[in-house]
Amino acid sequence: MGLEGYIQLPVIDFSAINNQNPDTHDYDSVKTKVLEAFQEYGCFQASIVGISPELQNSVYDVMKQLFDLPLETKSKNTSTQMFHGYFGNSPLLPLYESMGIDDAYNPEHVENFTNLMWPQGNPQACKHIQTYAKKLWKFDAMVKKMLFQSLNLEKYLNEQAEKTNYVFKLMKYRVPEPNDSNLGLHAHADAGVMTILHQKDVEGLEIQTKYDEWLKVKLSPNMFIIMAGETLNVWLNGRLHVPIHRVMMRATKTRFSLAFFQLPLAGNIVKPMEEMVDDDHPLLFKPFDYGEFIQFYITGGTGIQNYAVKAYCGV
Ligand SMILES: O=C(O)CCC(=O)C(=O)O
Ligand SMILES: [Fe+2]
Repeated sequence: MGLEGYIQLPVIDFSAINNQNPDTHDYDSVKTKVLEAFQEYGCFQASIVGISPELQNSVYDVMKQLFDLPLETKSKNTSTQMFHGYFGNSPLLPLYESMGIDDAYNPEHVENFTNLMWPQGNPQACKHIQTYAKKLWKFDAMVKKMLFQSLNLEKYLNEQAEKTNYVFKLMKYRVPEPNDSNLGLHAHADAGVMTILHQKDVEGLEIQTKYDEWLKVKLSPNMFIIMAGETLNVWLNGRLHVPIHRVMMRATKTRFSLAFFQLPLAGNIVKPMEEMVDDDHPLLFKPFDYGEFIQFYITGGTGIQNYAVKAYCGV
């Protein structure tokens, strides 16, 4: 029995897996659980080997320092890609603020970011983010490999990695004032491939079930939420569930969270893999360019839809 108002997400234990030797019973059993969780819930929870409670604390301490920097400094976090740089003071999302580091698995990118935020240097902050992002990146690759193997799509692994990139987002939600709504982040499905999310001290993430009920995700400091995005579901021609989620600030404490997104690069065509289309699984999505989709999205095209990608390219 779950707690009232909370979603019971599948928890997958990766600790027994030896990534070097995928021919083991443990590996196969975890692989099956990953596929089932994505099909049924579109997400699951897991702890990540190498991300210790100490590392969690250090990274969240860095985040607190970061968001306390002057707006002028934070605004230096820019990106060529829409929504990847500093975002804040939006009348539509007044509680929300975020910063992003593109391809943060690359230690140099993290160093450039921390040098921009702390021109006098902050080697500790840099090291913590570098270590954390690298672990997330490796974990992301392992999960994707398992999913593709379970569907006999392993041959696409390299290709999909080349056509995508990552953004590591650090997020802050302030406590609503009496006249504010407590909506932290509007309901949406992640448009990209896959997201690894983490919330630490303050709850707020809520997931809509297939039966349209909004349920909270319980805080679990060492657990990450691994979520399918719409692009992954286009590749797999609708084989997965993609969860609609939002953030509600019901607490009286500032909330910090982290997300590691994998996204298609603009200029590449996203379309269902041919093995995923047959008589039993008719084509559900038309090919599209992710860059063009984002342009359409920000100009209001599908902005209000929960499933923005599906609204854009669904058959
Ligand atoms: O802050 C969170 O927990 C969720 C963030 C999220 O859903 C997103 O950035 O897409
Ligand atoms: Fe999201």
